[in-house]
Amino acid sequence: MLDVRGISHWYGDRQVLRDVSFTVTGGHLTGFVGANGAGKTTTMRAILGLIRPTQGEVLFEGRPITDTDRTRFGYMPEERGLYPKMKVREQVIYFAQLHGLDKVTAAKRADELLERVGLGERANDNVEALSLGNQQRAQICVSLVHEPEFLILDEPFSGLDPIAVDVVLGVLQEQAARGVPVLFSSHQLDVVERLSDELVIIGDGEIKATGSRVGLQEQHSRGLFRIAIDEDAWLLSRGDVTEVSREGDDLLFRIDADADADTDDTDARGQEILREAVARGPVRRFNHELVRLSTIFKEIR
Ligand SMILES: Nc1ncnc2c1ncn2[C@@H]1O[C@H](COP(=O)(O)OP(=O)(O)OP(=O)(O)O)[C@@H](O)[C@H]1O
Repeated sequence: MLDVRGISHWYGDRQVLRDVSFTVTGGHLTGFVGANGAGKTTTMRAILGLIRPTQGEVLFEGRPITDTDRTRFGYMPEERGLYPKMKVREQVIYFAQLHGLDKVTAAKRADELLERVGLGERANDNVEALSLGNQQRAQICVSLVHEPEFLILDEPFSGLDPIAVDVVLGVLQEQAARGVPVLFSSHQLDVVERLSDELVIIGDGEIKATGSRVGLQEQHSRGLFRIAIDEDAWLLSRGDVTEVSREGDDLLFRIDADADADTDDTDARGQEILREAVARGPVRRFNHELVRLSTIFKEIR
């Protein structure tokens, strides 16, 4: 487990991280989400020891992280770091050896990984001959070749086509399943919504929310319903209903929670609305709606 505790950081007199704390555990993928300039890369660099935060610390397996721990990390930087004129396979082997693997083991792992990400046939091409998406697959191999105990990836899915996203996702899920904590950053909220089990949301250098993605979505979905009916003026004229959005024939609406009530009765009021809708005409769709991550992100950032 990796534990980021109370990290604050200043560049000159500008504070870019404020008391950032979160944990990354094995078994699932943790998405690290924030707008441009929110502080994702700076936080990742602090975890990796590439900058020394002004305050706070990072613990790995419960004790302050050391440079030796970090040699067992896998890192995929945002500015990709491959040598354009080197062959893909040689490059993966080279990085494996930098991490202390002998040549035979390095070659075996490189071949397995390149095959796994679909680059087996390109193994002897120079990196510069690969498309950007394929270079990214090669970079994933580099970050995994020494079987890291913690994986940290800056925007691993950006620029990938849907097939490549699935390949990279599969590889990361395998790592998570063998107990490796995996932290990846992204601004593609649709991707994060599909791929991450846990979320860390950062805005303006501060942690805005952490926890399970579904838990966070459920927490923000209270009173949110979708309905498709012919005429909905009656519904929107109710004092406790607000229109959220329209998608084609569907109306998304929120039943405002009663601040004075002890228990949440929005589900019961949803049923009441459904009964009235049925009495008024055909109901083509009605369901409780799970809020999109993009909506939560706008609400809390
Ligand atoms: N070396 C630096 N010197 C001064 N300011 C910096 C430096 N690196 C980053 N910053 C500033 O720190 C803030 C956080 O930047 P950071 O790169 O961590 O954000 P980010 O969330 O990774 O953004 P992006 O999604 O655009 O990569 C930004 O305002 C950025 O301009």
